[in-house]
Amino acid sequence: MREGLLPSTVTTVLELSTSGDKARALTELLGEVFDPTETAISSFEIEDGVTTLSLNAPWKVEVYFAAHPDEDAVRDMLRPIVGDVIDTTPFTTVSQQDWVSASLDGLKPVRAGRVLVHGAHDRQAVRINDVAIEIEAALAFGTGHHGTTAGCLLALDAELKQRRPRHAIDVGTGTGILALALAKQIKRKVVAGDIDWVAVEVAAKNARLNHAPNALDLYVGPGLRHLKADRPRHFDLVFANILAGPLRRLAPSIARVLTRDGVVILSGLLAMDVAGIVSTYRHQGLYLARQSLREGWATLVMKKGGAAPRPRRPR
Ligand SMILES: C[S@@+](CC[C@H](N)C(=O)[O-])C[C@H]1O[C@@H](n2cnc3c(N)ncnc32)[C@H](O)[C@@H]1O
Repeated sequence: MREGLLPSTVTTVLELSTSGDKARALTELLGEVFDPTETAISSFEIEDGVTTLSLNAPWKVEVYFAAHPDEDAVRDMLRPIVGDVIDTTPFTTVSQQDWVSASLDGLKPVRAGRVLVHGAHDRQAVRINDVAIEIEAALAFGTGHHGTTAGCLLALDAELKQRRPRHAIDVGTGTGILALALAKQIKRKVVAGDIDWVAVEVAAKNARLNHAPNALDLYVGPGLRHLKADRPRHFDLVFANILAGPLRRLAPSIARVLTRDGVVILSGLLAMDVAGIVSTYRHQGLYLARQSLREGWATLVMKKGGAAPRPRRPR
């Protein structure tokens, strides 16, 4: 499985092969410093092969730079985690075009509950009752193939069997895939934002492609910088498929915007991050309702409103 935070203006790449625990530590660090507006790091990607959950399996971490970075500064930042190997790891360059074609090649339709995500070349795969989402991934993340996106779509499917949210927000929307899947099913506008303006443009394009040009209320900015007079202030459903670091930082603001019985679908975290994230959100008054694991990536469904309801005892 390979997909990541696909680069928007890639020129330079640093590729590291490392162990699972170091990859996790790198994810944390890169998540902390990742901000295309403030650092040269435009995106990063973690490839865990056929994901074994073994911490010793070789994992690949690729870091992309919007402009050629200060190599020494980057090495100094990563050396405490990966060690001296960083000094012999070369910075290489790739062309943006290569990445676009590589990312679109051979993508098969993905089914997740009622949703079928497909590319333009697979329109014939759509069945009559499918909630079909056509995605042009281009330079944003979210084709449905990654374990995090698929996990969120399946969690949404289960959630929609229980109730229909009225107001929803998708933080880190990428291609807009989750927001579109939801908007199509509840037939209401979904607020959706991304720190990366390229992703927001891709999401807008995908909304038009899906004959739903007004389905997404898009914003560019980190986290929940969505506030606008005509937008809802509270949401009964929040998606946040980002990474463990930002998810932790966003916990207070996500809890604040959730309605009394609101639900948040969190992903972008590795299995070993689950306990920490659950505890962070529990401190904000949310309980863990469900969780799933796909290809090493966890998806959590957390709800506001006190403790999880106890299972009924048989009489
Ligand atoms: C893993 S992708 C998820 C895309 C899509 N929602 C999906 O489920 O496939 C994470 C997205 O979050 C964006 N992002 C990263 N940090 C963010 C932050 N602090 N606030 C908003 N968006 C962020 C990235 O640019 C990227 O598009």
